[in-house]
Amino acid sequence: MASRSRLIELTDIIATETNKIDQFLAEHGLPTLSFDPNAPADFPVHSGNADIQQARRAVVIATKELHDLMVGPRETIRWMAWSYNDNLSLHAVYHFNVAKAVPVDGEASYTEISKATGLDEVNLKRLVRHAMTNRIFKEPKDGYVAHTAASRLLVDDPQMIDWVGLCSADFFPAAAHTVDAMVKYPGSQEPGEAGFTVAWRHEGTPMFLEIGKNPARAKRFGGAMSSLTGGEGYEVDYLVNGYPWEELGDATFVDIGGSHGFVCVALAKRFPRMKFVVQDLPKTVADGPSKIPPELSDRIEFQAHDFYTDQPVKDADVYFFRWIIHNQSDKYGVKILRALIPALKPGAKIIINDNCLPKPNTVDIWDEKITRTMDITMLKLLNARERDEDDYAELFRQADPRFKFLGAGTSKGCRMHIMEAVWNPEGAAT
Ligand SMILES: C[S@@+](CC[C@H](N)C(=O)[O-])C[C@H]1O[C@@H](n2cnc3c(N)ncnc32)[C@H](O)[C@@H]1O
Repeated sequence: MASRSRLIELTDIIATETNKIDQFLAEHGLPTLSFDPNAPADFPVHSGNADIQQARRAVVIATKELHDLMVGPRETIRWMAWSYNDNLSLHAVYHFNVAKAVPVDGEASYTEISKATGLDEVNLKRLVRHAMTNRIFKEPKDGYVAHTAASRLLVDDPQMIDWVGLCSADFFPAAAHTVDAMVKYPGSQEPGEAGFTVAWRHEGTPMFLEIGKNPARAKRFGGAMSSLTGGEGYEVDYLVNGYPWEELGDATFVDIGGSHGFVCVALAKRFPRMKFVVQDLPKTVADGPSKIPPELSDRIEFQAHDFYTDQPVKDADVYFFRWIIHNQSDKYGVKILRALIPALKPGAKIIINDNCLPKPNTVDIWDEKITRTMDITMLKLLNARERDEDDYAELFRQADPRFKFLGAGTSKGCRMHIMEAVWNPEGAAT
């Protein structure tokens, strides 16, 4: 008997797993999946439901493979090379605030939207009709625009609006200039020489400093980061539940670059014996205490500290970095780790909560694409990088052989990893 072709294997996976999901939604009275503006904007089954999430993942991956096979390599690469045009239409929708000119439960004509947005009708129509090919808006009758679930987010979700704005306006030019930057500054580890700085013509000044000069741009950056880090798989619960914090007892935990202390708040609620110091730049820590619930304020303290300089909190049990090390090239990652050394007692833990790149072909293409996209984003913005487990081991080794790297781990459903090292001065000497 002839073996089944890959195409049939894929359609079988899609049929079986889609059925499972459809049945689950029906049995639990959950809405079916739809692009309707009133449909849920997120997959309606909790990320902790491993069975259904696995089925969803299988369908996403199999449909993508089937799609790519059906389109074929030549047509795939032809149109992939033009995919930045998705960004162009999205940028226009964002910039001219088109979503807010369309009623959520009705429709608006191109003439009405043009008047409301100031974008001329001809270009409005071309750009919005392009966005529609990505299911952003629909045209229920000729000349009239209505919302889809995706375009509705550009009305209802301020952080998603910031995310779209940041990516399409600020980051898109950075991507377009990253090869120029690499040609001009080969192998650079300096954030002031990244694609972002070449695109926006402020070479020598890193992205964060430049964005910080403009309050509206900085606010948009903050909102966009909240959108990303509030997304599926980035919830702080994974950190709270993903490490045996209770075993640390009366530990002192230093959250370096901890922003307004939301990680410490989540941990403090669960682990009443722990004490916390949140360190960040002076402007950020000034606002910190106002964000802490009063019942936790005696256990969470704020301190202005530049993480490239010697760590002032001596003999803490945990020095913690979340979303910090991936913003650094190796040169600056090593500098940050070395700055801890004067404060470290034997056995002190250094915990990094960040992405950890998979080894090729060890995770599915959905996850792989997200982390690899993060990695090249770090390149284009800061000449920084995401790292795999070996890269983290090497970073600690380069910083000082007395750091003993213990490895990287994660929990099901989580997109981040916990990397751990201990300070082991005697171990290195023997
Ligand atoms: C990407 S955010 C991460 C914030 C937080 N750890 C989290 O998980 O969301 C980077 C943080 O590092 C802070 N930061 C940047 N440069 C710093 C420096 N030299 N010293 C201390 N904090 C710094 C920023 O103000 C910001 O709060």
